[in-house]
Amino acid sequence: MDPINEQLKAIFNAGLDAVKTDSAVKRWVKRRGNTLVINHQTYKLDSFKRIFIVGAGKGVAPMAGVLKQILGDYLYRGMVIVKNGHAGDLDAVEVVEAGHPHPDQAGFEASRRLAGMVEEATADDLVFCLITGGASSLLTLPIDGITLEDKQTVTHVLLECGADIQEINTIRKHLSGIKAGQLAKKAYPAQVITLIVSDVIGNQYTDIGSGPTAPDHTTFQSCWNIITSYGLEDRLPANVIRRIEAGVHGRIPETPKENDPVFERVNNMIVADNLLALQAAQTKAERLGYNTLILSSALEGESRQVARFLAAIAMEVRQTHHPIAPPACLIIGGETTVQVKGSGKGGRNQELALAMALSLKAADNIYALCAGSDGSDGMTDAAGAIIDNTTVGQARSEKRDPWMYLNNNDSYNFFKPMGNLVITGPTLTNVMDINIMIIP
Ligand SMILES: Nc1ncnc2c1ncn2[C@@H]1O[C@H](COP(=O)(O)OP(=O)(O)O)[C@@H](O)[C@H]1O
Ligand SMILES: O=C(O)[C@@H](CO)OP(=O)(O)O
Ligand SMILES: [Mg+2]
Repeated sequence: MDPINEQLKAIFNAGLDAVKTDSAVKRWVKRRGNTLVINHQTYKLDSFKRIFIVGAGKGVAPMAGVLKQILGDYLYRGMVIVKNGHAGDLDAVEVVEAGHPHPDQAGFEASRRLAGMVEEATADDLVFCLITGGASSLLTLPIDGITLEDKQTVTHVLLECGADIQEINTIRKHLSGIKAGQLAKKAYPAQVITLIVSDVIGNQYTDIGSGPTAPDHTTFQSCWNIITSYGLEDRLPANVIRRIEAGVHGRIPETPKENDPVFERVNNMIVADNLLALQAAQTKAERLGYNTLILSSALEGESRQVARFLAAIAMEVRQTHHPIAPPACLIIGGETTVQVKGSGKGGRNQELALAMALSLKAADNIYALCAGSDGSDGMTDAAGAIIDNTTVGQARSEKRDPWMYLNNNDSYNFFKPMGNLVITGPTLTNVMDINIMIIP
């Protein structure tokens, strides 16, 4: 493997190491004797009758493990829901595996039990809530009139239509009995401390995992606007359309908003995010001798359009040494989207890498790695892919047309035979995607 590809992977892994969810909890939750110090606030452990740990998301098992160690015998009970294959072995905190990105029966049953545990909490209790990306699918508690099948259809349609995560979650929040601050409602009036690993641009509590303990800024009207803007009126189940229309006409109560009393004793905080990963990646790149720039942690847009923009920046560095001179490393984080029209296999990062390879000129001597920090890009076992300015030429010499793969959303099968996939396995963290370009 080209040594620069090894450097790309080392820079990516340095970013991942900085956002390990267990280290995030260790950074934010300090125990001093029988007092916890969290985000400059102190909590006397003996002032609570019972302490619970609940949560959901791809990376919450390691968070629960660290919190359990910190709390020791003060922990009363716990239950977290993680994506299949993302569990840890924790006694005293039950770890249940469930479906992601598509909700399933296991998640439904676990969410019902988790909700029941939280409803037990009283004003004398403390509930820790651990949230990372993936929680929207894993915490699934359809609200009256909506079935699990309805939610499965909604998820499938929304994921494929090109809607971004805020739009997807706006609708999922309004079909749920636990999202959008409703877990806080179930816990009220207990003290709630929510530790969040952000995988959404803007780090808004309500966007991450559909904000189970955060006030919801979206409304039924926002849902209807999204449905019409993507032309989904005939693709979503009748139950869903009926509920949204009833909500728009005020016949159904809205989700809990800012100033709702249920949030009086809730303390939400972001303990790791994309920028933290990018900063660690930058340090690694600088140590490898590159002039390094972080261009953004808020990249969004359709993967193939974003790819052309990123390729253009890399080519500018190559040709005119702007915005930085080679040997250069550019680092960009965020979350692109893909409107899936083909029947192929892939993910937004693999699609971005393929589209970027097609935008590079053969003489450019530019390398790039595009990968998801959670280790799973789309419904594939790859986190992403690595490319350079020879990737397209190599495929064509093997009589494989890159455009055919791109137009069929089949980026995984384009890269697999070339050995260009980035395989990490579940990373147990999730701070969106990381793109690294090296211009030697
Ligand atoms: N064949 C494909 N090619 C490119 N992108 C795809 C393909 N299939 C699904 N996707 C994209 O992958 C997204 C889900 O990927 P995933 O990595 O599970 O998201 P997340 O990590 O944010 O939970 C979908 O929103 C969809 O846009
Ligand atoms: O659970 C969710 O709502 C989203 C965003 O946090 O995570 P993911 O995109 O990984 O499903
Ligand atoms: Mg992913």
